[in-house]
Amino acid sequence: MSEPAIELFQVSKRFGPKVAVNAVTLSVPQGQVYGLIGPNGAGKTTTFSMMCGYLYPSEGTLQVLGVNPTLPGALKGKLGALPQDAILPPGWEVGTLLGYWARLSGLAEPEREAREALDKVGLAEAWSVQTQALSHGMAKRAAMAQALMGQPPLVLLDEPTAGLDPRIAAQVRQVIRDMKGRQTVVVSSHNLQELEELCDGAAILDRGSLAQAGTMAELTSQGAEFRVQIARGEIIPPELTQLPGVTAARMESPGVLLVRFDGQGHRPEEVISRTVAHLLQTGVLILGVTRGRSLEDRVLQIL
Ligand SMILES: Nc1ncnc2c1ncn2[C@@H]1O[C@H](COP(=O)(O)OP(=O)(O)OP(=O)(O)O)[C@@H](O)[C@H]1O
Repeated sequence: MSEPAIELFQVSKRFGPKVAVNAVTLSVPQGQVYGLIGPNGAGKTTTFSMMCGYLYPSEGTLQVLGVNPTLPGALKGKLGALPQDAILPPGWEVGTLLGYWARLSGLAEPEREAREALDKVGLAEAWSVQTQALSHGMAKRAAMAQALMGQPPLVLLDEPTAGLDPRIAAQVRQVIRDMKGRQTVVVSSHNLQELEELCDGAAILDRGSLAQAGTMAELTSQGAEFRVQIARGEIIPPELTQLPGVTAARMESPGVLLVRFDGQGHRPEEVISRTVAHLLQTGVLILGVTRGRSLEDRVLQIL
């Protein structure tokens, strides 16, 4: 297996007496889209800032693309970052500013990079617009374009879709999806549905500490449980637990049957099909089947 793109080992960050990040250990595999989740003040932005090399950890070690990110120039040309509430300097035309930044990053064709990145975020028409004349959503996309230029191996995006209208947010999600496999992307967002859809794995932070980290399938228990929406009919849970692989079955709420299974020894599709077949045979009518639980349910359960 290749070396992780990012590794944190027992990383803490204190601001005076305030512990913003507390002994966090996590690893972001290369080529994945990885989510940072947590309520306000959980430590996401502080963790991001340490990954970018903007902040020194108070304790612990942090490796980004195999180097210490706080060393001068360590990640030059290898990291694209969209900080939270990125502010563009006033008095610049967008295209000129991006071209300038591309040159600073040492990119070979700054203007082409700037145009391509603006196009990706749906802002090609803003090339000659003054930065101070951009709306909040447009400024955010221009800042994101800066993070995309040169297709760096690592892209860190702090709340990339916050404040964007639904069509543009969908376009930004597509840009992130397109990077999967070729670049490593770390995304923080409060939109858990968005993260569930986009991310291969995620870390859930709570008051600075790591509450849970894992693949999206692990976090949503895709390989260990499913729910059946029941329209009509009598459910007899002890009959279901006789089926191969089923370890527990109960009505979670009226009309929702929760089935847990041994995902190590049995394939989900076989357990689900057997259960559904049994229910149909016993006259139960079914409205739908969903694997696992939503990321939102998981996060609400943890926090
Ligand atoms: N420069 C600082 N000085 C003092 N405290 C800070 C500083 N930066 C962050 N904190 C504190 O550290 C904690 C974590 O903040 P952080 O911005 O990392 O959280 P977050 O998860 O990004 O929150 P949000 O979702 O609101 O953006 C908060 O309690 C915050 O007040």
